[in-house]
Amino acid sequence: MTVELRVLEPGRWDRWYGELERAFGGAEESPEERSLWHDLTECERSLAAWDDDELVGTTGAFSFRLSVPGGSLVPTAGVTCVGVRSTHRRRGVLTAMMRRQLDDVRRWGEPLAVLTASEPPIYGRFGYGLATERLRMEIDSARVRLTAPTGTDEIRLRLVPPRAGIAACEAVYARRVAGRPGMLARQPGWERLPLLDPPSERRGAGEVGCVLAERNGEVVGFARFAVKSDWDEAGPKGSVLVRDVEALDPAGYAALWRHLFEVDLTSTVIASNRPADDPLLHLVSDVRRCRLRVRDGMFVRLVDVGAALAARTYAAPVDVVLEVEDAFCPWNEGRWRLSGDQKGATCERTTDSADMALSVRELACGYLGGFGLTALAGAGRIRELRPGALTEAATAFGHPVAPWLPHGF
Ligand SMILES: CC(=O)SCCNC(=O)CCNC(=O)[C@H](O)C(C)(C)COP(=O)(O)OP(=O)(O)OC[C@H]1O[C@@H](n2cnc3c(N)ncnc32)[C@H](O)[C@@H]1OP(=O)(O)O
Repeated sequence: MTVELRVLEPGRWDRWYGELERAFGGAEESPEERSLWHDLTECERSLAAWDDDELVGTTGAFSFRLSVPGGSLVPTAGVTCVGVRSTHRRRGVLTAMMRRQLDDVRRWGEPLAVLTASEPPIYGRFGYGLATERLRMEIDSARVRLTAPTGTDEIRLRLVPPRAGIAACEAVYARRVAGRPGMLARQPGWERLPLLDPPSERRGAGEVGCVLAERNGEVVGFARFAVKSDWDEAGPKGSVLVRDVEALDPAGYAALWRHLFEVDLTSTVIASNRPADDPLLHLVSDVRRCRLRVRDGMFVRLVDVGAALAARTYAAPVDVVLEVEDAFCPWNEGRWRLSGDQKGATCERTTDSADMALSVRELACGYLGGFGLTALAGAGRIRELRPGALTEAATAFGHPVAPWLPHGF
């Protein structure tokens, strides 16, 4: 079998996307979803794998800007649409696509690549490491009470059609991005993503609604959610399915959640993707009845170790030499001196002796500040070569806000 990789020709998008749908089990997406992904696909950054005249593999890379500790927005490839035809699996097609894609990303000058995985074991071999978590909550809203910070009662809530509220929501969202590593600055066209609500995907819930939180006429937060009705002999037991909640201050945040908890005829609030440090956990009266579950979120790949590590800031002064192993992208291999603090950092090649040895995957896990280097060392994945270097680096890599990706792509 000889498979050739070619850049996606725009006229072949339907076939390419159809192949991807087939790799994911064959269910065709709604016209609304298809049209969105069609318009967002950057064909010149997408690859098709051809076996003669059969299209057998797909992948793409969105041009994102990723928020990193310190608030910089770093050019990042958003790896997506990965699929290989069932007749061609386990013969290296994905490996060939990943090889070509990471070479391309490097050539484009983007220090990072990110993805969410259909299955976590797939991407470690290509140097991706798990960098964010997502928290799922299934809250017994009939019993759990919320405290209200000062000012909550001054917030006015206004229910609007999501389309009518989108500009205000996006303005709030844009102000949240730099403060939380892992969030993506919205690229043009992506404001359509939160409006996606095809009836075929609602699974019994109503259409998505939007509530704006306002103080003195200024929008300070928003929530989008749907309601799923359910009844039994004891009466109503519906659920509120939370899509997004973002706010610029604690009072706006609490007011939005209070609204979600008090939707008539419901007794459960389900939020399937919240940050690990969601302030909501400190507003509720009974955290156990929030039934928390943690899942893997976003995987990160340092395509250019020097540029990536220099792009973020560090919570404490750090000056360490890292011996980096990177079999898939050997240009990263070797010793790097990382020097930085809360203001900025440099990361340069060095011949000095190493303080710590680790692979590019461990750097990826710690990059956004979500996973501690000490835990990785405890798992034997980082070796400390100079006493004290691990604590110094682990403290510096930490970040006070948990990294989080609010949506898929
Ligand atoms: C970012 C995203 O889009 S995530 C979406 C990923 N796509 C899907 O899940 C759709 C369904 N699955 C598929 O299309 C394919 O099975 C893929 C893309 C996951 C793998 O494609 P393949 O061409 O079979 O992968 P390839 O042959 O290059 O395998 C490389 C290695 O990964 C391993 N691997 C591949 N898929 C998996 C998996 N699902 N779980 C664990 N290991 C895997 C292979 O065993 C192989 O290991 P080896 O190097 O030790 O031999």
